[in-house]
Amino acid sequence: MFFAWHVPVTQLSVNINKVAVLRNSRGGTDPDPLEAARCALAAGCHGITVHPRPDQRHIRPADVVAIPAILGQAELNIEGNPFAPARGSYPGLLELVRATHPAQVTLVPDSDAQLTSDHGFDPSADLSALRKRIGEFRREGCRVSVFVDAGSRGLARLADCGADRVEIYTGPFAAAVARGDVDAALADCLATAREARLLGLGVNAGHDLSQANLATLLAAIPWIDEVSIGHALFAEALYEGLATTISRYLAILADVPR
Ligand SMILES: CC(=O)[C@@H](O)[C@H](O)COP(=O)(O)O
Ligand SMILES: NCC(=O)COP(=O)(O)O
Repeated sequence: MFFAWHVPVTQLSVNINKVAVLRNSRGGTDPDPLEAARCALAAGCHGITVHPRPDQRHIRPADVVAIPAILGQAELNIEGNPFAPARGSYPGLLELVRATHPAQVTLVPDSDAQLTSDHGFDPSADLSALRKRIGEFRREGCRVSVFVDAGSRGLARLADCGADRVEIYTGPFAAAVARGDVDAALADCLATAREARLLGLGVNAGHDLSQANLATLLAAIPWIDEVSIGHALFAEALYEGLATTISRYLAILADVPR
């Protein structure tokens, strides 16, 4: 049974990694990811997402620790691999969480070799190590979301490990929309979202979401709690400005029939 009053408007968390990538490409201080976050928050987004990695080619620990001071009522979501060791000035995900107290941590099994995140945790695998990490983040007061592939089943095992939400990896869905044959990819997202809802897990979604595909996803899965969007959002903002781009995303979220 699905009650409308259980469904707040899907939250938009703006991933500012791409701003850091542009800054890092010249080694200076511009563009400033913190300024982009300020602008996104002023435009009404509900949260800021960052995905620091040990190789620090994206957002860096020094950027992340500055974010809580500008959040106001908005949430910080830190994504990362809970098993990636500290390296150089990267202190590891748990240390970053202890320094910043984000509302949410999203656990992603990516490695340095990946260009970007391209798969989720497998709920059918041995989850004993993940269970321990989830417990550590929950003890820090964070909501814990686990990144999973669309089509993943057996989510009860993640719930049993203490996960609060899953984040559905929407890269294949976005590619399917671009190809014009979305049915199978959307069915995969829907199957995972339905199972999560039945288990009482929250549902987040992210990767390659854009103004071109977000409404399609939300029309099929209106109970999505949060979408985190970065790459396409900043690409679109090059042409239409960041505040205008965010207002367009908020309009898409507000239009979802509930
Ligand atoms: C976890 C996830 O879905 C990724 O989309 C990620 O956060 C994007 O990060 P990059 O922009 O650094 O590739
Ligand atoms: N969790 C997904 C995210 O934060 C942003 O992904 P993308 O929009 O940069 O692909």
